[in-house]
Amino acid sequence: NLVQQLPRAIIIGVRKGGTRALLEMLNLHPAVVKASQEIHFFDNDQNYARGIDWYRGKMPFSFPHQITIEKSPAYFITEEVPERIFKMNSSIKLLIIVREPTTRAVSDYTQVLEGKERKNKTYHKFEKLAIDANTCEVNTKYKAVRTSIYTKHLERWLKYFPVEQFHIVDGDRLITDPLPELQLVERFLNLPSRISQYNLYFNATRGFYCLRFNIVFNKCLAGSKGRIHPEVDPSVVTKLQKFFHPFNQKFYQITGRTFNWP
Ligand SMILES: Nc1ncnc2c1ncn2[C@@H]1O[C@H](COP(=O)(O)OS(=O)(=O)O)[C@@H](OP(=O)(O)O)[C@H]1O
Repeated sequence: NLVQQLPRAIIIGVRKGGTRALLEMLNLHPAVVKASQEIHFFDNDQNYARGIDWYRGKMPFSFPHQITIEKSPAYFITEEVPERIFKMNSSIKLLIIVREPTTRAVSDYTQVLEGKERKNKTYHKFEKLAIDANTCEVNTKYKAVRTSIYTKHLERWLKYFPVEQFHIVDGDRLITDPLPELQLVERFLNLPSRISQYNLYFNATRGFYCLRFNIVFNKCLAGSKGRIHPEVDPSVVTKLQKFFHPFNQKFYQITGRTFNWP
């Protein structure tokens, strides 16, 4: 009686928030199965046109009592996605993992930079992209900046889903102390608490927590997770932090979850 089930929860973002770590860690729970790949069903028009049965066909086999989770961080920032997910399941649970917005922007930049370097291409410095040369203000057209304005994106989602259907995960704490964050998600998903300290061990070489499923099987995330960020001009960091501040306040207010971001 193994079946392919549509997800009952989706990690909709945020890109570089720790979406992979969150999915893999939730998969430690015996009642959670994960779609291994990012499916990009709701953000990619071509995939969306293939229909819901195509989407279901991408899901892993599971027992009826288990819940399927997928993660595609592009969902959070893509215009059409909230309506499309609503049409599939208006009571679906939505997980958003966030990090301090400036750190997230630099992480996003670092990923793109690495892609350019792999192709032997040069790329602008972060400072050049993040600050408008004419006005010396934050460049709100730069995607890595826009993605970090969490409240703007969330407000689009709230046209379809009530705030209770979202759970915000602290991506910075998932790095340093994952268990409490995972326990909050278990509760949000109405799952019994099953993930324990045994399942998570700090790997000093890796500099991150890794996963222990059982006595024989353990794993760390891929090397592409946890890149070294370039150093950013402190005045640019401050400018960005000041820029994000009011948006962060709004985000805390809407979600009821406060972070001590600058
Ligand atoms: N346990 C563990 N191991 C490795 N990495 C971890 C872990 N927990 C969280 N993270 C952080 O996850 C960041 C990548 O986020 P995402 O998986 O959302 O990136 S992506 O959008 O899917 O590309 C990645 O960001 P960077 O450090 O900036 O590379 C990690 O810091």
